[in-house]
Amino acid sequence: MLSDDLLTVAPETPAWRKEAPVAPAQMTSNADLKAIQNLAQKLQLQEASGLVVVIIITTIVCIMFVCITEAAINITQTINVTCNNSGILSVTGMMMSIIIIARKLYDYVGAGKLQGPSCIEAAKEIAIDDVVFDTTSDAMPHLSGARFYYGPKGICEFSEFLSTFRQPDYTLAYMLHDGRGTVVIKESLTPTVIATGKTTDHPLDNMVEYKVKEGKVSHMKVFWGQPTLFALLFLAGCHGIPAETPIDPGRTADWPDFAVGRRRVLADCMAAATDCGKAAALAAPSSVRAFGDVKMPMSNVRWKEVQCNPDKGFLEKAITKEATERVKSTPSGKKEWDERTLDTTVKVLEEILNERSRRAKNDLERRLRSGTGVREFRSKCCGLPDEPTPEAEKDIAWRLIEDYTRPAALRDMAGPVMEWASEIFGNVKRKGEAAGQILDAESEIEIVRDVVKECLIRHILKVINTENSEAHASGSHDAGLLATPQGYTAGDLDSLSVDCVNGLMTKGYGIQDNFVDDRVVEDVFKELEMIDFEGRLSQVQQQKMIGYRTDKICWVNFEGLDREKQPGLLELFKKMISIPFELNKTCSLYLQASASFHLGCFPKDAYYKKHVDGGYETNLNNGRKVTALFYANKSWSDSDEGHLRIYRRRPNPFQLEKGATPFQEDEVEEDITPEAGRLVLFRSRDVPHEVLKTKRKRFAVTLWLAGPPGPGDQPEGHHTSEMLKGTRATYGLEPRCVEVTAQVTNPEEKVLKKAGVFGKVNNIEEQTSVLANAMDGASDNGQFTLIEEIPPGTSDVVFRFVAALPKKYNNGPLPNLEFFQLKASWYPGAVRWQPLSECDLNPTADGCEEAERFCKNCQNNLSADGKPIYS
Ligand SMILES: O=C(O)CCC(=O)C(=O)O
Ligand SMILES: [Fe+2]
Repeated sequence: MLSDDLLTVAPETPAWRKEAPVAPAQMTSNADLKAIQNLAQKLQLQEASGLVVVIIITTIVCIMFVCITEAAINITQTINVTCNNSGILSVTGMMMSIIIIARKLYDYVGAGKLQGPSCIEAAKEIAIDDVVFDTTSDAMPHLSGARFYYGPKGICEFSEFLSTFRQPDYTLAYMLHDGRGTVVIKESLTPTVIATGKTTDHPLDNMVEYKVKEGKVSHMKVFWGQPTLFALLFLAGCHGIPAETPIDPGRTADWPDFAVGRRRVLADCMAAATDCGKAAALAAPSSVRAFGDVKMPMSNVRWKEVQCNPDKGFLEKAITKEATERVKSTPSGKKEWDERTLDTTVKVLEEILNERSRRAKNDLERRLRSGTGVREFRSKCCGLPDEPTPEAEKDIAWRLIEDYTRPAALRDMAGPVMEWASEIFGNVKRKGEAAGQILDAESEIEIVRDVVKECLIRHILKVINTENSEAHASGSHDAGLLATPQGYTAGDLDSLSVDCVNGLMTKGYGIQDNFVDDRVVEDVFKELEMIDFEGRLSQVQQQKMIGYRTDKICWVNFEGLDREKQPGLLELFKKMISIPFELNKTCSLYLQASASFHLGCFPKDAYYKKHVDGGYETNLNNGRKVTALFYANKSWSDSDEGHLRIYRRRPNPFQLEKGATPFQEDEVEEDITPEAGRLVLFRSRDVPHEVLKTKRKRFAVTLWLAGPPGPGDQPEGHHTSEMLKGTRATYGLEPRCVEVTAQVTNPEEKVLKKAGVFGKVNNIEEQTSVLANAMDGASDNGQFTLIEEIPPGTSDVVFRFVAALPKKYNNGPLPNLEFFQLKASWYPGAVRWQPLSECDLNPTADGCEEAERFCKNCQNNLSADGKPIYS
């Protein structure tokens, strides 16, 4: 049985749903029950609680280990969720509520609750106060009911509009969600307009998209099936449309606005899904990131080295080589996890995350935050001790963690995590045995738990980071961790002066005085003094820094501040937090949001020798792109010294590549006094700087802004797609061009152009990724190249990418490459890499393919003799 939570059906169950789907769900190594029992018996376990699950988990890991070593299964392949009941069920828990919320609206309409004087109250129960219902359609401009409806009152008005036509055969064909708070509904009805008595002789299908927020409906958009026909039922007789206008039953322009990208496929596919594999893929939150995406796993991957083509932008110095061809086939022979094992595994994973006051979960949070630069883990440094996250501060990282540690998500992860754990555990055991150590049962369990914990944390981080980078790659605005200016309301986006921003973009640094009010400067100064007085600042202990810097520092994040005692820092932080948003807005610098501040205190005679805050080479690249420094040193004069000495901006790899002269010796550009209220921005990687010995104690508040490479990073003429061609990503490495042929299935009816390629490619010898050229620059799991065209159906596609190898390969043969989780992902327009054409954005616009099909004269749908025109 499929779950009704996921698919809510109308009275008449569609035929496809009647068929019980068959196919395995989570696939993994062959778990042999007897071996589990034997091992369970062998293991002596302590506490009662969690005992059974620990035995089972240990057993699963051990057995998977045996299986992996014996059967040499390629464990690096992801588990394929084909689909069966459990494949679908596994996501229902997580998303059930969204469906239920949208469903409630229908229940209310059905029960007549949205009529009469109590309508508004009822509407408030199901929708947020700012709800918008959009029933507009370009195809029916004259129909007054097709408009925007605002707020609960609007819902009642919409309900009134609904009562102007009868729809006795109304059928809710299905509901499905995208795993991100959007629900799509397909409905079917044969409307009869009461006023005109007109009806259609066949049912009309509409698609309705709902967005859910705060447990209520926040937005609704109707995509009308045959809108012109629908409008005619009302309008025959008005607007110059003859009363006897024949209703053309043959017209089939279904949901014209809905026909963009994935939405339509999603809907069609669901309705027609006779193979439930499709349904599971659609339902799984991890595989459906957003409407608009078409994800196509690749198989039968073959590759060969090809000559890099300088004309295409590939590096000229790349090596010409005879092609070598190898074929990799997908592994097979994995068996299904049974439901109970999966349940148990999920319980264990939950237990591991929560044991000892959520240590693993806290660890995960810390690593997520420090890895992304969003915020340091709730710092104890200069503020309050750790405490539960208050409601108001449940930020994106917090939400991600909650989402990815829910049972339903853990269920999706159970397979890969356990497989990975089993491999690691196998290695540990093998090493131990080679060294003559035999593990007793207790230690074995301890180790397994630790390994599973580590694998789980890493897996979650990987999933989150991949999703985040994919979001970057697709130009999506919900990238979350990027400081996306759209919709940013937490601060002003015009705090930076033109001079300061210009300086940053040209000379590599900019200065702005009076960044905050004098009152704030005064407070910040006092608060920093207090932090120092309380002994919260400490010298940097790193060995390599001895004699290099003598300042004292501490880190504090926004939440770490004491709101009562540190109002100045609070205000300053708020303003500085907006800087990446503003720079992204004005200069597209692709900076991430950060609220992790560095407080630096230079006591008398302290200094910090010349350095850069980041770099381009792998070992220097800490992701930092811009340094934002604020000084609060009252009445500073030149004679106090302690200047920030800025050296001339060094040419970066792109400028060098364009022929810039490499820097010989750094020249001093400017000595900046650390005056109260002064903000200095500079390019962390390009601008060497130092703090000259100070004669007076001086404070600085620093925010480092990290981020993936972006267009604003680079001098004129470069844009992100340049990375595809290996110029930037292979800096310091040897670029080699690889041509790949793989099989993909494009489920759409049209050719998909410029699909992104995602996945991981390893050099087997080095065990390292060769994809330094991940487009997001942040991971080796990002989009790394484009496929020009994927025709509908199953076909071989060919694409090229630049592998970045250590220089030691020096023209030698290409090492063996291993491809993991390769998939093509088409998203509308592949926005960042290829501009959207007008027709991509609006397929029904004049001159576009859809418009041709839709109607010949969109202006008024009438021919010269007043008859409606249909294509
Ligand atoms: O305090 C300053 O002016 C700059 C300090 C600095 O360069 C650093 O912390 O990296
Ligand atoms: Fe610095």
